[in-house]
Amino acid sequence: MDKIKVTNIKKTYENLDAINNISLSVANGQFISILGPSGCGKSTLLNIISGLEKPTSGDVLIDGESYIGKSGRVSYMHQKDLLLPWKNIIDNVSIPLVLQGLTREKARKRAMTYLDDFGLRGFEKVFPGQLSGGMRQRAALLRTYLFKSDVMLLDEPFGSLDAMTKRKMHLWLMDIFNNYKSSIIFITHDIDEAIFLSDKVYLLSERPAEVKIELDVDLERPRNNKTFSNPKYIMLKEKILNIL
Ligand SMILES: Nc1ncnc2c1ncn2[C@@H]1O[C@H](COP(=O)(O)OP(=O)(O)OP(=O)(O)O)[C@@H](O)[C@H]1O
Repeated sequence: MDKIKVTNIKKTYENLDAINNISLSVANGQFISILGPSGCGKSTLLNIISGLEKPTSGDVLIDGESYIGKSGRVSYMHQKDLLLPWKNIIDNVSIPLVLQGLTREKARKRAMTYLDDFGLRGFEKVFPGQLSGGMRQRAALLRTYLFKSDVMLLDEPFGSLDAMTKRKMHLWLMDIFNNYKSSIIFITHDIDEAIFLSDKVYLLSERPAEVKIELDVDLERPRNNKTFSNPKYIMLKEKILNIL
């Protein structure tokens, strides 16, 4: 059975068609990317899958159960990181652990062990407004990760990061992915990022969004810098570029 199955999602705001008709599926432990132009309806789609917004029609099944309008099932990192401005970084990232029942002190301690990997060591007492955009994204990613749902929705998590940090985050994310076998839906504008990370890429049209093509990424894991020169990788990239 598919971990996530999205069928015939349509979303119309008062006088604007955001999503025309989208169906997609994510197998257990699969990493899929949704690649599409700016404003085509990608965030709306994730809001619907997360249960925060209701579609005009269509269904979202997770483990076979419908989650229309029901939030809380998945870990979701929004494009705008939504860190609480009045809490410092360590308290922001430990929120999911406190929600899971840990005391504030234990939650902080546990969260501290991830700070090196996320490039946040030394910034635990700092407030979100004092951090760079990239650091805020890393903190938001850590907080999402600590929700530890088996389904993660990531809305352009690396869009604001510099190329080197982005590369490190890709490798890190694949480690997490290999170790925890989460099922991930990842939104991006970046073709290389989509292919490099994913098992499957859905390319969306301009708004109202439709799936233009669904591509299986048959590249062995773990992936590394050599992946970029693999003929299969180059063919997939050309295929996407030709359809754009
Ligand atoms: N609550 C809303 N009411 C009316 N229109 C909305 C609402 N939310 C989104 N839209 C519109 O729906 C369209 C799709 O927005 P969405 O944020 O999903 O696009 P996106 O593909 O995520 O964009 P980007 O890549 O720039 O983040 C946009 O035209 C947006 O203005």
